[in-house]
Amino acid sequence: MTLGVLRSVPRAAFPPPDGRPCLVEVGPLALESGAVLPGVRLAVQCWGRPSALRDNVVLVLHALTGDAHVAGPAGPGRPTPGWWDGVVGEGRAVDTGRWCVLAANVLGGCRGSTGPASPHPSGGVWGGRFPEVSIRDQVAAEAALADALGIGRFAAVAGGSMGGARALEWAVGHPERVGAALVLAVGARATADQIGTQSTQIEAITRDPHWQGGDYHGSGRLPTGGLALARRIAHLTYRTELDLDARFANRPQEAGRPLPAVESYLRHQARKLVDRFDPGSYVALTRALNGHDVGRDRGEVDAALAGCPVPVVVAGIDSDRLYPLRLQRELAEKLPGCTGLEVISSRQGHDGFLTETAAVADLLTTTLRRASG
Ligand SMILES: CC(=O)SCCNC(=O)CCNC(=O)[C@H](O)C(C)(C)COP(=O)(O)OP(=O)(O)OC[C@H]1O[C@@H](n2cnc3c(N)ncnc32)[C@H](O)[C@@H]1OP(=O)(O)O
Ligand SMILES: N[C@@H](CCO)C(=O)O
Repeated sequence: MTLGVLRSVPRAAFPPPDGRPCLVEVGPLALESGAVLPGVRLAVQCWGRPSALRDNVVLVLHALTGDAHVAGPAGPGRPTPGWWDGVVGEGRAVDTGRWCVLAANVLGGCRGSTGPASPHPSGGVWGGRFPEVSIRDQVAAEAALADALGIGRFAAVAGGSMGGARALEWAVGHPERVGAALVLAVGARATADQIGTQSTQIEAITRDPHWQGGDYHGSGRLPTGGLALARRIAHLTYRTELDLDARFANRPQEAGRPLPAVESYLRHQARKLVDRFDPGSYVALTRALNGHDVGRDRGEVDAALAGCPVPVVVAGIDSDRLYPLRLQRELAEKLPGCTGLEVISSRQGHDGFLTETAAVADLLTTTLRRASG
């Protein structure tokens, strides 16, 4: 994958307000595992202008294979839509005339931030040497980003799926730095079902003969077959049985040919990911998701949630089979700052946090209302 040139931002400056990507150095990071990751950089995008006190900044957190490109570009020549385009921008739920939206590619990612495909300090790339990073480490990197940009407290943090896991970690681990949080389509910890399917995805990649212990970069042999298989397995968990059957049933992709339409669809989704994503990042981020547990070292989940004073909007999707509503119900019941579970009604399952634009807009409006007092 080729990244566009990213401009570095000097410390305490702020990324440009029009979504242009830039890199921010956040320094060395001590990880939960005890390892130290030197020279961490995060690829950042921003929309809208920070106030003088930098107290109007909304941190938007992407999911597993997302990136910092939350909103579409302002001008011509930059046509790539953002993954929350419909909810972030002038006059939208997160109105960039009032709020300053900040997003960073996650630690361990492959869209500009430090991850397995990034240069290693002693040459080559990290590859298989990249240390294990946790959801909490990712939030620690984002907290270091806030420090570097002079943001004492975010007006709000918001995200779905893996972004929701980070929003929850932000609220529980850094409550003094969060005005309000939207925690969408996630739970307090990884479930056995999630770990089961996600570890199968990891193995699809690590058993690819081209994996080479994670040191395939530059070898000309990439574990793309494994990544494609992982995405196909994952994508099935992102949609619903009803949605897939209504769209594809048992029809062939072309009359008279054996390829089922649903298989063609999954191949297409897999191909798109292979074209834009590093297999090592996919493994690192999926491992982080498998280890998600907001209660770790905090006296278990109940105690961790009970101690969180932040106003939190908790929401789930009624057809989500990967992060079923019972997980958000638990969060809503145990977080003192939550006023009740919000339910998005959708046929699309987990991907509803990306596709149900009107419902997500309402949730963000509620979150920002709570952030304002
Ligand atoms: C926060 C983040 O994660 S951001 C990262 C973006 N998200 C992802 O990549 C997640 C994976 N992608 C998805 O889950 C979905 O595509 C979403 C959520 C982005 C959009 O969902 P929907 O609008 O329902 O799109 P859908 O799942 O139907 O996919 C449409 C694509 O499938 C293709 N398609 C549909 N049917 C078939 C078929 N029978 N054979 C081949 N391709 C097919 C369409 O042509 C379209 O292709 P395109 O995306 O290249 O234009
Ligand atoms: N479609 C989302 C689902 C994972 O939360 C992604 O790929 O990031």
